[in-house]
Amino acid sequence: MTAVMHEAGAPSGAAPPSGADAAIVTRGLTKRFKGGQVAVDALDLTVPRGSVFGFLGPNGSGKTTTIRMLLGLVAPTAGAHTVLGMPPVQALPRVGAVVEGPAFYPYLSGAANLMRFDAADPTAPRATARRRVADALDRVGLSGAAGKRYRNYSLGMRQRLAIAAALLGPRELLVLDEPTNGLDPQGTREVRALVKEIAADGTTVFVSSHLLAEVEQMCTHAAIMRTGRLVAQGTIASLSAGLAVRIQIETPDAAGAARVLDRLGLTDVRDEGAQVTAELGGHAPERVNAALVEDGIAVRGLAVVRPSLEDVFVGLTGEGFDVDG
Ligand SMILES: Nc1ncnc2c1ncn2[C@@H]1O[C@H](COP(=O)(O)OP(=O)(O)OP(=O)(O)O)[C@@H](O)[C@H]1O
Repeated sequence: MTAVMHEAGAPSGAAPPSGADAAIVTRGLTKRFKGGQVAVDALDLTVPRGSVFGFLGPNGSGKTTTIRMLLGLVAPTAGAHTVLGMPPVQALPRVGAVVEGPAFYPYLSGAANLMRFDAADPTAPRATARRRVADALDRVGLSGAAGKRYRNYSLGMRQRLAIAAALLGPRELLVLDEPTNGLDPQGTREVRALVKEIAADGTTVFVSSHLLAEVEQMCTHAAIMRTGRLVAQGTIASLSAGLAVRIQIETPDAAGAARVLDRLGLTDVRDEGAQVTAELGGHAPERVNAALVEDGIAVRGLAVVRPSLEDVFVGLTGEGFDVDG
């Protein structure tokens, strides 16, 4: 899949979405709240089946509102969408979601909480409840803590239990809204690893995040949102494919190094004091290093820096990726 860049103000069709091979397709999906605020503006999203799809955007960019529309929790103002190639209502039994963490009872065990949670679902077959709860606990790595009270769970375990609650039935799609928000580093690692494991089993995972690095680490694909509009979507690699790879040289002789890079024909050479950077273009980094050494430039460090999703965001919007707003 190639990256699709969206120009601000580009028209967006609201034709009924097709794409049976996609886990989610939205066309012109829009939510305008009372008072006139457009939270999601003509969103055209295609989430391939089997992907770990990072829905990335600063706080307030419309991620939660989109997820709530996808799950039928809030009605769109305009546009259409399909889930697993069918109308969302039909697909929902095959979709697990953690949007606002379920309220668990602190004094009950993880297993007892899941039994109660399952009992509240009228579509869940009673006869298989115990087995499904055991399977879900196993899937999130909580079998060993099944009998432990929820209040004694770590933050990571609590979030894994919430994900287990979303996996009590057979799911083709798992939707997670900011699953690492508020977690400690250990819990964050646990949840990121779990997302990858669930995806490895064949479930498509649609996960929102305001953390660029998290999406880069965890996801195969991403869509980037900014103030309700889609900025770009595609595989992680394709999103940054158009941006330049740079070479970064740490040296006490930045001016000398910059001269060598210029002479070699590297472009956009920047003398940043303790380091010099330039677009690598077709140059081999080892040749650049050899040329610097031949000229007597002391090279303390040399790195090839690939563009990050942050560079993609800055390149497309001209703004920094501000996680606070
Ligand atoms: N019920 C509502 N009524 C009015 N405005 C709302 C409502 N829900 C969300 N908004 C506004 O819509 C915009 C998008 O919010 P949304 O929660 O979807 O963003 P988000 O990217 O999920 O951010 P966050 O991670 O902070 O939740 C925000 O400006 C928010 O204030």
